[in-house]
Amino acid sequence: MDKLLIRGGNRLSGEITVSGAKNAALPILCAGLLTADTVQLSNVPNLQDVTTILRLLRQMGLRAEQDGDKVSLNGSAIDKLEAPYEMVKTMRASILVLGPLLARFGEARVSLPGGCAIGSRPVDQHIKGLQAMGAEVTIEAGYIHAKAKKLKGTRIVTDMITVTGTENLLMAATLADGETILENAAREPEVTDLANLLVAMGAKIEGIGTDRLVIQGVESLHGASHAVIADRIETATFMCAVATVGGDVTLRNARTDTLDVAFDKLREAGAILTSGDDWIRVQMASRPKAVSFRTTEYPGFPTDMQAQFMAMNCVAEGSSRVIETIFENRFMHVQEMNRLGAAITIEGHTAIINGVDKLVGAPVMATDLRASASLVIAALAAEGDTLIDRIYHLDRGYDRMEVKLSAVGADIQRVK
Ligand SMILES: CC(=O)N[C@H]1[C@@H](OP(=O)(O)OP(=O)(O)OC[C@H]2O[C@@H](n3ccc(=O)[nH]c3=O)[C@H](O)[C@@H]2O)O[C@H](CO)[C@@H](O)[C@@H]1O
Ligand SMILES: C=C(OP(=O)(O)O)C(=O)O
Repeated sequence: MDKLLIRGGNRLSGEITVSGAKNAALPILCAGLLTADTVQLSNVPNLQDVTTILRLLRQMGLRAEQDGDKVSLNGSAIDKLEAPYEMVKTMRASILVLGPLLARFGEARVSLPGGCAIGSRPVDQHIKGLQAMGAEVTIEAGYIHAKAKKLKGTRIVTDMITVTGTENLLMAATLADGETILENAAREPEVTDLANLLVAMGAKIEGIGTDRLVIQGVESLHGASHAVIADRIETATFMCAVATVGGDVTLRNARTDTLDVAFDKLREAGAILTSGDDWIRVQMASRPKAVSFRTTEYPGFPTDMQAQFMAMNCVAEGSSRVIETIFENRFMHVQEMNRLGAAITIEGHTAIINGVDKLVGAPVMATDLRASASLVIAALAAEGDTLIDRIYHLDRGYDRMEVKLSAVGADIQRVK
């Protein structure tokens, strides 16, 4: 199993190119199931979850050709309407095949994703929405089996804001009979990116970027070309790393308009940020100041950035409070950060972080994707060596993170 060995203390300087967003690429690749034509994608990130979803889609009969960041999909020969447990268990986003398969082929059998390290993460809203559109859904032997000759448009109000729930129902609605209204829809930029691709494929969607999506179903969708939006979480991870250890780094291929809250918090921490259309320069000359925040849906502070900002708070001047409101168990990194010398206590959904003068390297264990990224940041700031185990979590969602960090001066290497 690969590990990362990091010797902390180096400032970061130079340029990093941001990859396409994992959380946009995954639903967008699944959208290839909605048409018999060819969908040409670019800026697809090179990471494990993309490999997994392509394997899943290929075993359904979708033809997928990958050349660097370009992926060409053709769904004219899909013959297996099933997502098996072996694949779903390694990547929850596999649930995103449910809506497209059901809408285009009238049937889908998808393993029920289990809970994961960060929470129980049910998919009841996906199922409830599809049932409201007329699908007959049974759950048996750990599988969701959904059938509907033709889905029917309706008004759906989800109990909470769900990102992949919105994406699944949005994709299903594009081929339904009549009008679907999705109220309480997620407004995350990755949902917008998916919606923009669907429109390019011939879908009729109004309210893109708002919490009310109105979809007029069409008979069929056609091929299109689309560049996946830049990864705002990866961008913020690198911004946070610079703010934590100091330096001067320019991020290329970034999307500044999706990062308001990260900009605000990093400026509050003392970073100097300048930006253009597709670049962000982060300069940090001093020790960061502690920043408090509460995770919430877009455009609020993303849960997927919580752990990385907590790493910065560990070595910041002052104390901070971090409240996690999206997932019930997303503080798994806290114990590991404390092993590096951080001073964090947890009270329910709140972490209280007292900034310390220094962290000291130690062996630590990655428990989930963003926890891994936060341990990388903490290790970059720590004195001495940190060995991070179980980095398969990191590889799931970051495109060659250690290569990008080495290029700006970090002492980081992958060890077998
Ligand atoms: C592949 C992808 O895009 N993953 C992102 C997506 O996950 P994902 O789409 O799984 O997260 P959701 O937005 O659905 O989850 C939000 C909350 O709603 C709950 N819920 C959700 C659906 C449902 O049917 N029932 C239910 O109770 C969840 O347990 C959670 O507490 O959004 C999360 C929240 O921004 C991010 O952390 C993930 O990185
Ligand atoms: C939680 C995440 O992803 P997933 O929903 O794929 O588990 C994430 O990207 O931080």
